[in-house]
Amino acid sequence: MTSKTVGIIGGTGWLGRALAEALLDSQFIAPQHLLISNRSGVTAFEPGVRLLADNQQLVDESDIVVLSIRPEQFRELRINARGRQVISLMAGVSAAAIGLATGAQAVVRAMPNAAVEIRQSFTPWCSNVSLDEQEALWIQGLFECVGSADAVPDEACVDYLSALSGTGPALPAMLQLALTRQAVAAGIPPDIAQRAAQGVVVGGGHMLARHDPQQLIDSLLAYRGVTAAALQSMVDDEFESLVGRAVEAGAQVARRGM
Ligand SMILES: NC(=O)C1=CN([C@@H]2O[C@H](COP(=O)(O)OP(=O)(O)OC[C@H]3O[C@@H](n4cnc5c(N)ncnc54)[C@H](OP(=O)(O)O)[C@@H]3O)[C@@H](O)[C@H]2O)C=CC1
Ligand SMILES: O=C(O)[C@@H]1CCC=N1
Repeated sequence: MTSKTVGIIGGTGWLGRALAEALLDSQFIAPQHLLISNRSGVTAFEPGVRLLADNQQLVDESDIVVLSIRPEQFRELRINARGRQVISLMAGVSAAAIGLATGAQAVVRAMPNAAVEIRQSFTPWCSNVSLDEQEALWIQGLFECVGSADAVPDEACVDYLSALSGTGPALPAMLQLALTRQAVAAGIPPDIAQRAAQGVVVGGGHMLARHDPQQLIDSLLAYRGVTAAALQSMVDDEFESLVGRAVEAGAQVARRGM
């Protein structure tokens, strides 16, 4: 269990709350070492976790400050975090911009996704200053409370991955909806179309947790039948380029900010 005090600005939001709850449940941190702030005063954490209305007080009482607010909310945030380590979960806000606005020299940028909710996020992260082994293990351990994590070489990786893994369930959700709508358009009853498409995305996801995707595809292509025809159509329509362009469009926003 860490002896550091962690303050999460925005710790009652989607990401912030899930992270806070996971840190407590996995006993990464004790309640008395966790501080949360928001503007509304609404909270529902276990006894011992303090909710503060004053972000500067949170910073002053924390060793590590996690920024889990939206980029547009960050523009209004006024804190002096000089001497503190800041961990930002914000998409599209560079470590340099965070340093400039907060005075913090050591900034980690991390990009979890909405699967923090079920503790199955993948979280790439990088630091703008070199960390010793203990510090790096600490950051890695923090994010492993909500899934898996990897240190990545630089912020460019974080920006690209914001649009890949950061989008979490968005891309599979889009696939599920497309499969559902196309099935309905082909005359399949809507509730059955919905169940069929969900089975593909959710059941397929579970299988992919255990199998290599190329091996799965090769096994199904070997039938030279239905799946082969469907996949060939995707190849002919440049599915991979479509995916590449989609991720690139997101990554561009992550690079330039919003
Ligand atoms: N959700 C996602 O899937 C992902 C989100 N991100 C990034 O994570 C960040 C947070 O996103 P998310 O959790 O979804 O957002 P939410 O809107 O769910 O949470 C934002 C939280 O910040 C609080 N807040 C806003 N302004 C302030 C302030 N000035 N001081 C203190 N607290 C404040 C809000 O509470 P109140 O209104 O009470 O102040 C709320 O609890 C974003 O920057 C986003 O880019 C990254 C990857 C995935
Ligand atoms: O879409 C966004 O801007 C945030 C960051 C990545 C996922 N959600």
